[in-house]
Amino acid sequence: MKTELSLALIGGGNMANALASGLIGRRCAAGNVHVIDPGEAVRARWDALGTTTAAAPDARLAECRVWFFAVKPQVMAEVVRQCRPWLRPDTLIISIAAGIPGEALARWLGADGQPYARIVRCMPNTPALIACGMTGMAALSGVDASDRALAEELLRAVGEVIWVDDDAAIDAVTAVSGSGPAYVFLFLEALIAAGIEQGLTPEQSRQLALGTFHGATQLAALSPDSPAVLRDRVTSKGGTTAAALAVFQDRGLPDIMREAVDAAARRAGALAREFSA
Ligand SMILES: NC(=O)C1=CN([C@@H]2O[C@H](COP(=O)(O)OP(=O)(O)OC[C@H]3O[C@@H](n4cnc5c(N)ncnc54)[C@H](OP(=O)(O)O)[C@@H]3O)[C@@H](O)[C@H]2O)C=CC1
Ligand SMILES: O=C(O)[C@@H]1CCC=N1
Repeated sequence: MKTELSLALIGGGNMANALASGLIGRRCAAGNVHVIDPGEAVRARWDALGTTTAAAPDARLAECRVWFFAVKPQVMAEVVRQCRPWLRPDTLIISIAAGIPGEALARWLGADGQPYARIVRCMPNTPALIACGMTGMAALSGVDASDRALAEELLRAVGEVIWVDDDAAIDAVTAVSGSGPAYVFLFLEALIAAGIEQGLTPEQSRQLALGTFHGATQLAALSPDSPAVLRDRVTSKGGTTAAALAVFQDRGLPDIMREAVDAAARRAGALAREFSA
């Protein structure tokens, strides 16, 4: 087990917690993880895991090879600037803040008009908490092959990873897979409620809906056929599925999905304009 990597988690909330659950004890010893978070109760939870903690950026950052920024977009500029004094030439920056472009981070961390480009911007999602995350990643120009491999290895500890060529594509990743678990949960809530209306108990409906999602997504992942072909195989002519799908089509489900994903991507752009000047 390679545990010598030193990692700073800047922001110790949900997503930092998800990442740490995959890394501590496997890739980093808890004592090599430094967590910066203003919340006393949050820090107490990390202290109990054996990490070091601080309420604000401090000199321990200089000992950390990787800085993982996991604060809200609204506070990123301020927090990045507070951390900057401890940046070393080989520090690898990984940011998961929605909307904040890599270029803005490079500017905030730069010196003498020279941007700092050893930055990977990525977008994980909450299933990372159970090591079933899906992360999209984009690297700035200062990221060499070994940094790229390191960033990928860290995010792979909590699930699957894909790379996109362009930092701007992370907004689309955010709209599909970053926010995506919430779409799935909404669909699940609605399916469970509909099952209860049909006379199932809440537990029966929950089990049926969850099992169906699990089975259908596994089938879609493992099958060589497209989701459209798989859908067709469920749909007997004149049968029950056709009756349900006609309602989804009439109510414009594909348009609803397109508009929802577009709204999320536009919100990412707006966050960039609001918080990365
Ligand atoms: N939740 C999700 O599904 C996903 C979120 N993201 C991104 O991850 C980032 C973090 O989200 P999430 O983990 O959900 O948020 P959380 O609110 O759970 O975690 C953020 C943590 O940062 C702390 N914090 C606030 N100010 C500072 C500061 N100055 N220095 C250090 N820490 C600070 C917060 O404390 P306090 O609460 O006291 O303010 C909080 O504990 C966001 O940028 C979000 O866009 C990315 C992918 C998925
Ligand atoms: O809602 C948000 O802004 C964050 C980013 C992706 C998921 N949660």
